[in-house]
Formats: sequence, C-alpha cells, structure tokens
Amino acid sequence: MTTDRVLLTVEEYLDELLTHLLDGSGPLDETEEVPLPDALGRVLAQPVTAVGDVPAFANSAMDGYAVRREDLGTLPTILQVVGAVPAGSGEDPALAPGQCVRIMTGAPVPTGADTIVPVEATDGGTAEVTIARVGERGQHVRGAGEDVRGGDVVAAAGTTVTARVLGSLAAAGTATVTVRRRPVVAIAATGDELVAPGTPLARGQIFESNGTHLAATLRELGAEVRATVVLTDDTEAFAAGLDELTSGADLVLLTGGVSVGDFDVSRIVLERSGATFRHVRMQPGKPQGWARWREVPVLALPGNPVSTAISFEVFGRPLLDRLLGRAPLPGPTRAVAGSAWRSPAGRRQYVPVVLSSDDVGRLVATPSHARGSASHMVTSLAGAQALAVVAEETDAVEPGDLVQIRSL
Ligand SMILES: Nc1nc2c(c(=O)[nH]1)N[C@H]1C(S)=C(S)[C@@H](COP(=O)(O)OP(=O)(O)OC[C@H]3O[C@@H](n4cnc5c(N)ncnc54)[C@H](O)[C@@H]3O)O[C@H]1N2
Ligand code: MOO
Repeated sequence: MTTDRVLLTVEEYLDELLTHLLDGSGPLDETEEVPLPDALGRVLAQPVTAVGDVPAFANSAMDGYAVRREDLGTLPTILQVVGAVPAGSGEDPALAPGQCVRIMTGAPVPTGADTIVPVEATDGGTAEVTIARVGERGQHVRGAGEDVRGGDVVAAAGTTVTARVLGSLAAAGTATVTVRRRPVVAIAATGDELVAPGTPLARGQIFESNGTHLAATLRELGAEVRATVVLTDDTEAFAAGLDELTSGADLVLLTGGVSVGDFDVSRIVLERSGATFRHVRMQPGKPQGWARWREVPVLALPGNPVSTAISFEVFGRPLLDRLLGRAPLPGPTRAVAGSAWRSPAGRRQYVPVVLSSDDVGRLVATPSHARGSASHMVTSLAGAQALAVVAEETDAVEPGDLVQIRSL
C-alpha cells in the first residue's frame, strides 16, 4: 500500500536508484569527438594529455635582460647588449662572457643565458646596460615543462569541461576532445493547477516552476533536455504522455503527484508498471518514487518546489553523473550556522543557504529565506549558494553550530 511506505535513509534510497532503477549500469557507451570550444559542459570520456611540455620552452617571466649569472659576481656591473628577443621570436642570440640580451616577458631565454634581470634593476641601456641588482641563478626563468610535462594528464576521464578546464586544455595543445553523448532527459510536471507564467491565474492555479528549474539544471549538467510538458491529473492522458516521454529518452523526470493523495496521478499510473514508492528520512523530499516505463528509468520527485530541487540534487544528479561517467562533486565542507532554525528530528534536513565569513574567517551558512526551510518557499532557491545539511538526530540548530555544506 502506498500509504504504508517503507522508510529509507537517503543513502539507502540512492543505492536503490543506482542499483535497480539504473540497473547498476555504468556510463552511456556512446561518445563523440568535438572541437574544444564546443566541449563546454560536456564530460570527458577519455583522459586528455598535454601534447608537449607546458611551457614548451624556457622563457622569461619579466621584461629585462637575459644574463649569464656568473658575469654578475660584483655589482654594479656593465654588460654589453648584443640583441633583443620579444615574445614570439625564434632567435637564439649567442652570449659571450660580459654580454647580455634584452628580453621581453614570454620570450625564449637564449641558450647561453641562465638568469633574467628585470629592467627595473638596471639603467635600461640598449647598447650597454648597468646592472644594479640580480637574484639567484635561474631567477625569473620559467622552465620548460614546469607546469606540466608532455604526455601528462591535464584532465581525467569523468571531468566536466568548465571554462577553466577549457583554458587549461587549450594551453596544453588540445584541439578536440572525446566526450560522452548527452543523455536525453524528458521532464513532465504534473497537476491540473499548473499554468505557464504570463497567464492570468484563476482560483486554485499556480505558475509552473519545477519543470523550468529542472530543465535548466539538466542543461547545465550536460543533458539534452526535451521541452517540459505538463501532464494533467487524468490517468489515461498521463499514461499516454508517459509513452511519449519515454520514447527515445535515457531518463524521465516527473515532478508532483508522488504523495498519498487521491489525485497523485504519477503514483497511481506508475504503480501499474510496478513502481516503487518510498518515504525517505529527509526534509524536504520525503515522498519519492521510481519506475521503469517501457524499460526507461523514470524518477518521480515530490511536487513542492524546494522538495523537487533538493530531491534532484540528492537523487537526480547522481543518476546523471552515473550516465555520464562524471566524477561526483567533492564531498561536503563545513560551516557554522549564521542563525537559529529548527530541523525535524529523524530526518536529514537540507536548507538553501547563503555563505559568508565571520570576523575570525569561518565560513557561515545562513538560510537564504528569512523564514528558514520549508518546501513551498520556492524563492529561497534564487538566493541560495549551497545547501546546509543537518543531521537526522538534530532538531535545533543554534548560531555557531557546525553544519555540513553541500555545493550547488
Ligand atoms: N497526507 C499526506 N500528505 C502529504 C504528505 C504525506 O506524507 N501525507 N507528504 C507531503 C510532502 S512532504 C510533500 S513534499 C508533498 C508531495 O506531494 P506531491 O509530490 O504529490 O506533489 P503535489 O501534491 O502534486 O504538489 C505539492 C505542491 O507543489 C506544487 N507543485 C506541484 N508541481 C509543481 C510545479 N511543477 N511547479 C510549481 N509548483 C508545483 C503543488 O501545487 C502543491 O502545492 O505532499 C505532502 N502531502
Ligand atoms: O518532503 Mo516534503 O518535501 O517535506 O514538503
């Protein structure tokens, strides 16, 4: 009976999803090779190695003079300037004892030089130069391969290609990368009360927001997202809608209608295909469900907007990560609570928070909504930078208490 659901911990339910909903399967097999700039947001299917040393050659970190350190035993010393190498120059002027070369930042250090003297430590001469100060041998020389050696891994398989990863890969000479196919995800919001923003609200109606939120989150995660559909509470229409949603999809997300109400259509229809509905020891996000419809995994999330968002973070994101072979987000960090709030005993609480630091440098987490955590306060998501995670055994959080932080 749906009203008498098995109560699971967060970990137990996630394990059930990974093992039974996804059938224990790993990443999608298909990969594609894309030009580097098109790889933003995709997940690497293979490690990417540097095509050569980075830096590729020893070069100057300063505008100044390339010198032989042994010529500068006593200072000041006058050296003869025998050439100039700007960045991009292929020249390698020879240096005899007592000679130096003008050099610009990024230019290759002449083979005969070993140290760079910044122009500020000289009189700036062009035919000859007086050197007033010099550092250790090798100073201001950026060595070949100092950043990474040719053949070394710059980004591992499973890495999400962010702007930072793109920059690093470009610097390491990568032109194309092999990424996992985007999982195709279909989303449906359920409920007769839902209307699109821009439509006047009749009594009992609300603006649909979960589908918009989920679709955008999934796009950020590298999925190919089908336009969100709104399914009504009519069971036959809902079943037909599910047939369409599952066709060609790797995953279907449903939001709403998973609770125990008489019109909870997701639950009623999915149960026809042997769905599993659970209560999970978390707040928000207690009622959850999953099924396979025409063999396609269907994850049914509770409809309250904050419940949908957090349930997706806790259960949907790991499914996507699994399909994409993506390395999971780094584990939680900790912060001190910036205010007091209550937490339901026996349930792990996830609270949208803003982060700041206090005057002794501790990370501080404060609920992003003045009224704390509640699953209908959808605008708490807009200002949230992270989720504070409060343990099951805690029923009250006091300012200064340590809480776990999960990034969003
Ligand atoms: N008797 C019980 N009632 C409820 C229980 C329970 O254990 N026993 N659990 C409560 C909890 S906790 C949650 S969470 C909700 C989950 O309910 P449903 O998944 O069936 O969600 P709905 O009833 O369809 O909607 C809940 C709420 O969210 C609004 N909503 C739904 N979809 C959207 C959307 N796409 N965009 C914006 N807002 C949406 C909907 O209008 C409702 O206000 O059940 C509790 N009840
Ligand atoms: O699980 Mo419900 O999300 O607490 O409102």
